[in-house]
Amino acid sequence: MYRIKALNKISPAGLSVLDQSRFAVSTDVENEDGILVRSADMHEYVFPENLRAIARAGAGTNNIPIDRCSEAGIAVFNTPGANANAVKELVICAMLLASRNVVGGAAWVKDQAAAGADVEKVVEKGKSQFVGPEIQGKTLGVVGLGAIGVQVANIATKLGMTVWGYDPFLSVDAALSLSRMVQRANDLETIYKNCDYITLHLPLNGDTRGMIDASALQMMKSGVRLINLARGGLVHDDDLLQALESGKVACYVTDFPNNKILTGRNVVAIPHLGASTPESEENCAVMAAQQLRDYLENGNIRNSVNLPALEQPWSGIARLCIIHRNIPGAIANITKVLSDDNVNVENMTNKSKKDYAYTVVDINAKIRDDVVDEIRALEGVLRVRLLSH
Ligand SMILES: NC(=O)C1=CN([C@@H]2O[C@H](COP(=O)(O)OP(=O)(O)OC[C@H]3O[C@@H](n4cnc5c(N)ncnc54)[C@H](O)[C@@H]3O)[C@@H](O)[C@H]2O)C=CC1
Ligand SMILES: O=C(O)C(=O)COP(=O)(O)O
Repeated sequence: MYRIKALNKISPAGLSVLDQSRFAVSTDVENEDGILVRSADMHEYVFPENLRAIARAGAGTNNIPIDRCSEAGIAVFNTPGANANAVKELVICAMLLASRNVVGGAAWVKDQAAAGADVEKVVEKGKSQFVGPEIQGKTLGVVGLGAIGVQVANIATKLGMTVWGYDPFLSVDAALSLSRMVQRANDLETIYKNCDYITLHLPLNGDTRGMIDASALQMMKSGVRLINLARGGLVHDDDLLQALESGKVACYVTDFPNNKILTGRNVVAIPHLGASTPESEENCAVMAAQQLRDYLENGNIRNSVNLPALEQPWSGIARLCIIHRNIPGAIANITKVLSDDNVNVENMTNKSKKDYAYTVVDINAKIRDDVVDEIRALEGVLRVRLLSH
């Protein structure tokens, strides 16, 4: 029985992937084998000895200490694209909110009623203060052309916008999905200087933290509308507050508000609702649970952010799953231990990703615990699991 801890509310459709006869899922299980998580901050999380995998039902993994997981031999998964449509739809909404002052206008109407005014009469007089431009004919800059950015860029062309996209690591899949109407920018400067609307769709990491700072803002068009449904940390709050105050930024729509940025003028704050649709919550939960199940039961890896993809059909009675450093001699050392003990390898696959590698070895005989321990003790080996079929 595998013990799975859910650190956030996970859609029941995902939990049903984990058959109750083989998986015990709860919020308070101890020494869990696997974790299902959404945005809970795991940076201070103490890993129990048994923990083998963390599945993030969503895209961003900046809430998970990836390096610490890799060193502990814990696989981290996410669900690429599973919530992209939900975010795309909210970005369209955000562009309109950034333009038409619906938020300010709606609050004003309620205030009028609360103050005893005849709302039907006052709206026609008062509405002129909420005038805002149309998005058709304007220029949109999309920073990050991944699962979400591509969808946003494509639909914006259909709304009559001129669209620039920037992504220095554009994947082949993303390039193939991108509309030909989207112009590729070779640098951020092109986006900043040309766009009336800028929307961020890239991960928060050491390279991107605080990228929207005074120098970036200074390059932007006066009156630019900025949309951030990616992560709050991409923006330098103090610099943005100044740009909002001066009017350089006409509106900032963010899915990641904090107390400081809320003090700014023309900030529209959404409580991290990008992926909060039943469809997206279900997609992400099902995908995360399937990946977690396949890893725990079969050692297969799909959509891991720290380990290589590897899927091997079973061809023996037992399977060794070895996470190790990507160093010369690692595979030879493993096969030597096995051959010294007369263990015949039925099938073996090795894949690497940056500093880490993963080797799956199928064998057709029982293997002694001390042989498994010998592999565990090899240089660079971080985790060994023995699965049986
Ligand atoms: N508000 C919400 O609820 C949600 C927010 N997100 C956020 O949106 C981000 C993007 O999500 P997806 O599109 O699904 O991820 P993705 O991984 O498919 O796309 C991210 C893209 O950013 C690009 N990129 C990386 N560094 C870059 C840089 N320095 N400059 C420009 N592009 C860069 C990558 O090459 C990739 O194409 C996530 O990392 C997450 O932080 C994602 C889903 C929901
Ligand atoms: O997938 C992401 O990166 C998100 O930000 C969605 O977060 P959530 O699962 O809604 O807490």
